[in-house]
Amino acid sequence: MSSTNWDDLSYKIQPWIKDAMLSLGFSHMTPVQASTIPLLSQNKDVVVQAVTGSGKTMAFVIPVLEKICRIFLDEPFKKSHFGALVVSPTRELAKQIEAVFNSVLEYQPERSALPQIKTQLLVGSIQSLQEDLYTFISKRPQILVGTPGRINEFLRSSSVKTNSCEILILDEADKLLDMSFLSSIESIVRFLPRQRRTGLFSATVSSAGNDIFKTGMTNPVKITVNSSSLPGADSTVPTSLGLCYMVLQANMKLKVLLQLLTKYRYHKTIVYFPTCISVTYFYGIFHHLFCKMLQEKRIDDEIALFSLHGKLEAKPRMKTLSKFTESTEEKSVLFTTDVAARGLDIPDVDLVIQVDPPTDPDMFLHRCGRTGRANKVGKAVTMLNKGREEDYVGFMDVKGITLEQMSVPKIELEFSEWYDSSFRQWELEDRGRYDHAVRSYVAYVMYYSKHVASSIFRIRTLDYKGLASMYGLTRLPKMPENKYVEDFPEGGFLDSSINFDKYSYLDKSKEETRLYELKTQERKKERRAKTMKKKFLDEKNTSWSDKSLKKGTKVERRVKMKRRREAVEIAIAQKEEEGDSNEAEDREKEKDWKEAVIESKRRKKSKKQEMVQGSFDDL
Ligand SMILES: Nc1ncnc2c1ncn2[C@@H]1O[C@H](COP(=O)(O)OP(=O)(O)OP(=O)(O)O)[C@@H](O)[C@H]1O
Repeated sequence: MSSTNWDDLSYKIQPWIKDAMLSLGFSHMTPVQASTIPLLSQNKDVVVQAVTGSGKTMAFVIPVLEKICRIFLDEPFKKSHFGALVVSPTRELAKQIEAVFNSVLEYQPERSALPQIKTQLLVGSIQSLQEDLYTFISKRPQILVGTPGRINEFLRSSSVKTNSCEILILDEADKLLDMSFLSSIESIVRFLPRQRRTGLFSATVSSAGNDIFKTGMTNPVKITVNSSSLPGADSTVPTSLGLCYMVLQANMKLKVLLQLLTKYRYHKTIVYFPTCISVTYFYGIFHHLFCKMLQEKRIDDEIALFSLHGKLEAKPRMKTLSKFTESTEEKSVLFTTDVAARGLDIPDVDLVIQVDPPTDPDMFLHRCGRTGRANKVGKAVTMLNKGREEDYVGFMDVKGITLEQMSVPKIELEFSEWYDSSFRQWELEDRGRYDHAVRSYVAYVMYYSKHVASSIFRIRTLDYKGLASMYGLTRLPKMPENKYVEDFPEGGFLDSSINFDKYSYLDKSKEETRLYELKTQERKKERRAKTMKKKFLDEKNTSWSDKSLKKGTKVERRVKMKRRREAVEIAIAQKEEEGDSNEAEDREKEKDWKEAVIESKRRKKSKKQEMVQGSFDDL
């Protein structure tokens, strides 16, 4: 970051804000602050795109504070009114932004002519809407920071007056303007007065395209701050951030990850996994492996491991993040998803590892940008599956992001075998872990199918067998995508090292259910086998006699009919002999005879049906 003195600003900021910056150790402005603060403070709408970790937060915090101070100079805020609204896509980021405001507000002189400026956090699941409204009325904050859902509910309340709001900030604006949040943002914008300033901030704001105008901005100034233009430097990547990739087979990924986390020097690492369920699954196994390695003295120091994902409740999520941020262990590792990709400013993160690239290419920069912030050195490693995924390097290059190839660390045979047996042993301790692995595997396949760059990440060419082995599966789960598996093994079995009949759950009630179901299935199998055997024997013994019986009755019937016909013919002949026969009578008689035969057949048939019906009722 280049250095512009706070006094060199064309717009003069409040002296106490300048003092606060100096006290926070920010002797100079970052480029994005130098270009944004004067414009946004002087009634310009701005769209700011600057590399990750370049100080965008302070670039809007200062103008917001400036605005509130100026309103205060005119007249105090009326009850139920506020002056600024800052929206962020995640609770963690909203909390972080509020903390940045408060870090500056700590320096607001108590005895100044202006009342104390206050902030309020508005995010779901921390406290109820009623509690938020109560806090708002009693605390009377001028700056509201929160997530779209809760802000929307909050602004709808009649206890909140929006007509004094002079500035709206959308941090991570491209995310807020995508499909998942757009309708909430449009609704928030409708609550606010038209005469206000709007600022959009992100490292990838250009992805929002024309949607930026849905925020009601008029004639915004676009500010783009790239990294320094050193030869070979990527404009969209901070110069202090090294981006690299390694190409490997899917079943090697976790071994390599373990090697990186245990053998390499780093202080804090963030590891990105594709789905929430894979975070919890791999957290389980890595926690076990780290402990085992420490016990067996394979590593010298404890590694603090944390897991964070979107399916966790809000409070534990916030707690985990603070614990990781504040962790003073020699090595700390956070396993997470894209929920911790945008905006989070965790000091001392020096390594980011992506076990898989994100489905959205924009997210790549946000994930990597959790390290190499504010001119600190950082490294981001992305693992790519051997084959088609290697094209991702060229794809990112077109987007102006250059990735350096890194050789895959050598895995010693002894370490590889230790890993395999430790993983299998851990997995076999509880069948619940295998179920977890199956769900994670299936979720991964779903995730893979959502890649934006679908020509690179092709569901048809995924290494299903390697992936299954990475997740510790010995059998491919039944799913439609199995049609893409080359040489699909009999029954999906990759190997027979797990005896599923004896594979038990640690959870007692689950195990009881499993045993009960196993017994029921066995009984069913036995019963089915018995029935089949009986049927076979019955058919063997009775079918011949049945057939001959049926044949017998048929012959009998034929004989009877023949006899009847003969009797009728004899009767006709007798009549003819008697001389009182005529042609019409003959025909009539022939008709009678035919009807008699049909009637007799019908009677027999209905009798037979009655018999069949009767036989069912008897069962
Ligand atoms: N003027 C400054 N001088 C030195 N450091 C600064 C200055 N302003 C901000 N910083 C520090 O830079 C780091 C990154 O700032 P910030 O979180 O605002 O980055 P960002 O541009 O919003 O990144 P992202 O795109 O990832 O959200 C923070 O630790 C912050 O304290």
